[in-house]
Parts: sequence; C-alpha cells; structure tokens
Amino acid sequence: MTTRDFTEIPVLDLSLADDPATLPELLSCLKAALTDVGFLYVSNHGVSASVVAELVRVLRPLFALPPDAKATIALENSPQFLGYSGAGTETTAGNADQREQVELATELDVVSGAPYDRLRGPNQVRDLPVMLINANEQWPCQLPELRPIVERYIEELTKLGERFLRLVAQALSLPDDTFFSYLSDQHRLKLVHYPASISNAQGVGPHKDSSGWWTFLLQASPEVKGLQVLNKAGAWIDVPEVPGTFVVNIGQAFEVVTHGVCKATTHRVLSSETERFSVPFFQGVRRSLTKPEALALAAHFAEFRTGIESDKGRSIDSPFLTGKYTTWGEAQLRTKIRSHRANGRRFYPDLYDKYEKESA
Ligand SMILES: O=C(O)CCC(=O)C(=O)O
Ligand SMILES: [Fe+2]
Repeated sequence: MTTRDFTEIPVLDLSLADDPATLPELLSCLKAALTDVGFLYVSNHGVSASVVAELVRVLRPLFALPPDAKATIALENSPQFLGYSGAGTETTAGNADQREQVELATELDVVSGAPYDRLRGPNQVRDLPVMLINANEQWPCQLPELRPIVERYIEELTKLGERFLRLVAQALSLPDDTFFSYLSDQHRLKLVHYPASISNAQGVGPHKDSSGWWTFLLQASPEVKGLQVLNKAGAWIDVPEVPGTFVVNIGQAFEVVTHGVCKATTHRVLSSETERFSVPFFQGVRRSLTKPEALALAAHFAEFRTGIESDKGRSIDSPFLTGKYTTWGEAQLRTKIRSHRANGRRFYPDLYDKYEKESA
C-alpha cells in the first residue's frame, strides 16, 4: 500500500493498548492510519456487545412506524436539529439524500448565549415511548423504550471516544490529554435507515463529517454494502461491515487542529436494492472553539508531513477549514441550516438569509 492509493481500511485492535509490550505497535499502526488513510476500524474496543445489540434491535421496528408516529418527533420542530427527518429532506453536495434518520444527542438543557448555543438542548425522543404505549392498539409494533437504550449507548461511546483520543494523542507524540480541552458537552448520534432503492442512488452524498471531532460508526446491516471512502488518488473504496468493530473517521475540526496532517476523509453511501441501517456517533467539538485556539498545535504539526488528498476531496465544502467562520459552533450551525433548510427558515431566519446570500 502506498500513501497515495490505499485500497482497504486498516483494522486496529485496541486491546493491544493494554500491554506495554504491544502498545508501540498499535501506536505506529494508528499513526499511519491517521496520516495516510483517515479511516479505520477498531476491534476489541470495550463497548458492551449487549448495549450495541439492544440498539440494533430497535432500528427496524422504529423505522417501520407509520409516518404520523414519526411526525410527532419531527426534526423540523427542533431548533437543536434533533428528531426524525424523512428521506429526501437532507441535502449533501447539492443533492437530496435518500435516507431517513432520527437525530439524538447527549441529553442537555437549553441555554442562552450565541445563536450556535441553541444547538444545545433536549432530545425529542423522550416523548416517543409514552406515545407508543398510548397508541399501542393503533400501531402494530411496540418499541422498547428508546431513550434509555440510546443513553446507555451514548455513555459507552463517549467513553470509547475519550479512550481513543488518548491513543491518538500518543500516536501523534503529544501528551495523553492534549485533545480533551476541545471536547463538547454534547455528542450527537443518528439512527439511520437507507430504504431499498435503485442501486447506486445517493444514500448520502460525498462529505467530510462536520458534526464532530471523530465519528464512530456502527454498520448495523452486515450483509449490505454502501459506505465508500475516497482514497488519495480519487477512487472510491468500499468499507464493508467487519463484525464486532466500529468504523472510525476524522471530522473537520480534527483536520484543522492537526494542521491538515490528519485529513477528514471524504466518504459517501450508495443505496442498494436492500435496505441498510447504520448508527454514526459524532464526538462533539466545543462550540466556542475559535480558529486561533484550534491552531495552537501548529508548531507541533509543522514537523509532520502534510496529508495528501485527492482533488475531489479538496473540493468538499468545509467552512471551518476555509476560515469563513470564527467559531466551531458557527460553522456547525451553518452546516445544519444548509442541510435542513425548513428548520433554518423557521428558527434562524436571519442566518438562513445570510447563508443563502453567501452561496448565491
Ligand atoms: O451510514 C453510513 O454508513 C455513513 C453515514 C455518514 O457518513 C454520516 O451520516 O455522516
Ligand atoms: Fe459521514
């Protein structure tokens, strides 16, 4: 494998971190994955198999609910962009994505402050189980309580994310806790359903993850392919499910903090004739993080070789990277408003107009 044309995604066994004799091997593979690929799998990650299984079990019945049930937790009613959105309502790379999803986050109260602080707030899903019990007669499938299942999952993934960040710091020759000051109190999670469709329709268009610091993705339909990552030579590489692993990839803020040494790798999902479920967990970045703060490690990363990227990868919209916005929160709010325009118009009309004008 050369650095320009990786054709597969490395699998890193996190249990190697538990033994001082095997840690250096893990750190060296991790460094190569971070600088040359930007995508990896983690195995032996310590997340409880039963917590994962109970979340996976809920996906099919959740998305099988009738439209009026889903509408009661519609994302378009949430200034935090949390809740259900139907296929075709989100836009990536200028085209509608053929997927439906329920967005969730660490449970938090509303606070006042900058416009981007309105991204912090409660889930809507707290209402769903009650409603399901009331409507049990009417709707054929009864879901187990979604909220505690999601909370347990977020708790476990939060811990995995922190453990992973320590390893990443070590792999990049930095003190263990270097990246903790960049973390948010809010992590986000999406339950995603790609309905069966004609092959190769846009499940989600080419993008770099903007919602988080690192993404930990559970591919919940082992038999169905769809996720692809763009290699340095501009070819799309399949990322098939590997049992017992999470797919881990770099978000836009980490690319900024590492001064482009670790690239947020572009990826997409193609729909197929078989439906597919997935659950990305986006480790949150502190909304108040400014570009100068994010660049504090520039001198350290000047010692590294800059990451390579294909022309197509470079062309992906990356507002914080290109410097249009001074805080991470602002860049994130802009992305949310542009992806969910109905919410933008309803809750952030001034910003909606501003961002529309900019892109005109
Ligand atoms: O569903 C997947 O496999 C990936 C989803 C994704 O890339 C995203 O939501 O950011
Ligand atoms: Fe993504």
